[in-house]
Amino acid sequence: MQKKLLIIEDDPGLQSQMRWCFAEDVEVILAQDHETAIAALRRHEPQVITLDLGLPPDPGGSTVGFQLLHDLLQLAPSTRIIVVTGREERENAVTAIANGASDFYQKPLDGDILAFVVERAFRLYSLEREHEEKQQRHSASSLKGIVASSPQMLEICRTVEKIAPADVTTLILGETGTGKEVLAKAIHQLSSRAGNTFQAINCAAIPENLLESELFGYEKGAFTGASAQKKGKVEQADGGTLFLDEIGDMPMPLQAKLLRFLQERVIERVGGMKEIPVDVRVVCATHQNIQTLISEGRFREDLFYRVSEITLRTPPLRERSGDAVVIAKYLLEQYCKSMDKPNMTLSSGAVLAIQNHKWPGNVRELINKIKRAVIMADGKKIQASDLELSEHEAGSTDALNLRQVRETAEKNAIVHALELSGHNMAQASRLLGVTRPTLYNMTDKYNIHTQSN
Ligand SMILES: Nc1ncnc2c1ncn2[C@@H]1O[C@H](COP(=O)(O)OP(=O)(O)OP(=O)(O)O)[C@@H](O)[C@H]1O
Repeated sequence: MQKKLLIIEDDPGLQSQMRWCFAEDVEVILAQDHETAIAALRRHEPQVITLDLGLPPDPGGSTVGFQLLHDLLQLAPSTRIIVVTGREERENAVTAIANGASDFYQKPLDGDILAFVVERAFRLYSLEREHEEKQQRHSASSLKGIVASSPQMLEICRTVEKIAPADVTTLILGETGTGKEVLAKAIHQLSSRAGNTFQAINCAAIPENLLESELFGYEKGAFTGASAQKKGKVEQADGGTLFLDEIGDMPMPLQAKLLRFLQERVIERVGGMKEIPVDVRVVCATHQNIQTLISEGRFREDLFYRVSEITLRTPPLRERSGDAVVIAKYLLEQYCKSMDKPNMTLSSGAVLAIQNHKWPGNVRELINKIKRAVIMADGKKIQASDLELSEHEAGSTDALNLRQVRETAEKNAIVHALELSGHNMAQASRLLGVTRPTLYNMTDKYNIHTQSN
């Protein structure tokens, strides 16, 4: 990584003295006031900045310097900022550190010491990045079958780790393909039942008249064709975990039977007379809105409270920041191995397309696309077209229009800057690098609420 140092100093003499203090591998960029400093930060993204607090129009004071310190950190919080103060400004140095500066240096200039302080800042910067990367790698989910780096999913994984050892009935809600079944399996694997069986049944996939016997089993002669006794899924799961997928599709009469089982922990096979005790942990899932089903009279409220001792909500892939790309890379590695096509990577266009796509089919859709791409790609680099995605897909079908894309981006940036600055127009305009009148024009144009309108 090219080391970049931004020197913010309004005294031209000091500026030129400072620029020659550093080793050859450091690219030095100069700025002399608030505006040029923000512009240089945006353009060069330096890792380290030296900031003279006395800047125009207040070269004798420190107000502009402190404001700039604040704005720089808002824009680039991980940048290491060394505040340069006069000999008598010890208090300013302390305040600057309290406000986020990472170090300070007192004038008069001593080239060797300044070079040392700056070098140390570069070293700390890279150590911090290394640490962050490691953290990210470590924070990736440790649950089997779940790849995740988003805070939302990592939180769910932590909850799963907590609830797995307790025998609570769990309801997992979420769109199709978001990983509800993988989470149910993880709950089972982390529980004391892991050595026993995990049985899954999809209530939506089995015809209504067969579901009862599938779940609870039947005795010989219970109905035409019942030539021998058969255990149902509940009994098969004895000692282990029963996963009831799409529980929202369970017919009402069966819901009553399931409720009875959950309350009394005994079943009766179809055509059977005796009660059979069964020890299972039940995990349920549905992609449907249970509250709506309850209000429409299609799901029993008492059963809902029974099955939802703990409720987990798996967010759709489009709402999990960064997960789609992380999972895509993981899947790519898997399919490269299994299809014997080593070392394939995603092009930057493909990454962009994955980030921008809405993923209505969630992880299952992603799996299909990556599988296809590994088969279809001509070279080692997978392009957006191999995934049947468009790089330009910006989440909405009409976002190909450049003006619209620009306007949306402008609008988002303005709203963000206003939020960051607590709706202070002067500060927001500085963050955005525009004048205050321009910002007023833009908030009018986009109908953005400010404190004054
Ligand atoms: N975080 C993840 N990392 C890796 N693979 C995942 C992840 N989440 C889901 N998958 C995979 O995606 C596929 C769909 O997951 P799963 O069947 O658990 O979803 P679901 O929510 O139960 O779907 P449905 O509602 O359609 O039954 C599976 O092949 C699963 O292994």
